[in-house]
Amino acid sequence: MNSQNARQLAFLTLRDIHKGAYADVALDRFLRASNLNDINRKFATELVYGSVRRQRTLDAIIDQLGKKKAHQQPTDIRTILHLGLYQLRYLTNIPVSAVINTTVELAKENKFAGLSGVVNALLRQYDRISTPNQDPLILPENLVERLGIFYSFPDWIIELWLKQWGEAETEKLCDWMNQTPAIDLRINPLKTTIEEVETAFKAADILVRKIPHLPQALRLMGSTGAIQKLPGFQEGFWTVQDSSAQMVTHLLDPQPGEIIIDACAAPGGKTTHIVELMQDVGKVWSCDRTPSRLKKLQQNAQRLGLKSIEICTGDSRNFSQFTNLADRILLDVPCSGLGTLHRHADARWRQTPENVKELAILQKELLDSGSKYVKPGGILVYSTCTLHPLENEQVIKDFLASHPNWQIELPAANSPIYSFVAPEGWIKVLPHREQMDGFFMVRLRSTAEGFNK
Ligand SMILES: C[S@@+](CC[C@H](N)C(=O)[O-])C[C@H]1O[C@@H](n2cnc3c(N)ncnc32)[C@H](O)[C@@H]1O
Repeated sequence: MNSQNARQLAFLTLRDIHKGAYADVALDRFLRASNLNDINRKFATELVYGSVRRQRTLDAIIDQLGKKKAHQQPTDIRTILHLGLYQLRYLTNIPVSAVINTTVELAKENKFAGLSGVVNALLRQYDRISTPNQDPLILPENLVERLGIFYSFPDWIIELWLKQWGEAETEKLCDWMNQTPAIDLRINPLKTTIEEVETAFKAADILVRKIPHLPQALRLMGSTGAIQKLPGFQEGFWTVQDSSAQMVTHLLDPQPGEIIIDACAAPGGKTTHIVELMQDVGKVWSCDRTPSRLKKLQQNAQRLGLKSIEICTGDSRNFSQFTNLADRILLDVPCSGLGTLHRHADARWRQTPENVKELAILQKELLDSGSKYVKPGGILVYSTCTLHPLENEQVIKDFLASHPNWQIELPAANSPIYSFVAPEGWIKVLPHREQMDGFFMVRLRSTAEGFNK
């Protein structure tokens, strides 16, 4: 198997993605069926995720240089051009002649011999007009379009971010979302210590580093191969979870012996963290409406050796049996995921402003019903992995306006995450500032005894 097989695999995967398949699902399917070696698997992954992420930029180049605009090209030729242009523009380690020859070859192998001349001409022209000081891509004057084309994002996301943070920060955020994501681990303190895990990784020649403020977090530095083969995985010594997701459970601050509801729990990243912090003493009701994802939660809990979890399948808006039951509830609600676009190459093209509005309605309903499941005086944490104010600040403001017995509560001053709290009392993690996934989280406490009844 050589790198041309990796390009062919990338082409077939992209073809499925353009027919509607999820990028990670399609890639996983093709990689499983292939016998590519590790280097070529990595190369195919880079080609697929890179071409999907950079789609708008690559189309703009085709629009600029092609006789036909990108959307007028035959779909497969457009995909092949994406692959070639992606390598020319973003990968520095492949000679130009190799990129052009292999891309032309790809067109011929896939029965487009007649159009291989078009591929050849467009790639050569791109190379001809590229100089170290001059980007061949001509950008429009309009700021939103300019950033959208240069960083390859839809205009509505650029507009949303410009409004919140201005031009310089939006550029940094876009740039961050185009990088390959880091992998963080959360050490299971019921089975091991962070030092023991560090030592095991060092012995396996894998570089890790601690994350400031987060007592259980280690970041893998560089690529590592299959996660399941890393030291300590099978033993349940750690779980993969981004640092910002770890912050959510520290904000909830569950205590041993308590009753906790995790209302949107699957696949269990936060449920398992809650149980670890409770030293596996007490009860966590892990609810979710997607049975297949709850199965993963059970597998994770089993691997980590955790016992205090009770599964509850269904719509968390309808669990009247939970009224006034919990000491604390976590609502890690479904969201548009704009804080984790670097992890899901196609998500920026799937989400829409209309979808965000629908999600905000569901989020408000989940928050409203979830608040009824907490004992008077109890705690609620609301969190999302998005950076959309309609799903974050606005949901909380509306909730507080209509629920006068709830108010924002800061974490304790000695909490690991205290320094992240914004003046408004919530935490909004900006990836390019904190080097973590984008997240929003806030802790609320009910004040009036009996008000929930
Ligand atoms: C952000 S994910 C939760 C991630 C999880 N907390 C973790 O840390 O692994 C949101 C979850 O909400 C679930 N969900 C969506 N609508 C729901 C509803 N009405 N009731 C219960 N669960 C719901 C989805 O199935 C999805 O698993």
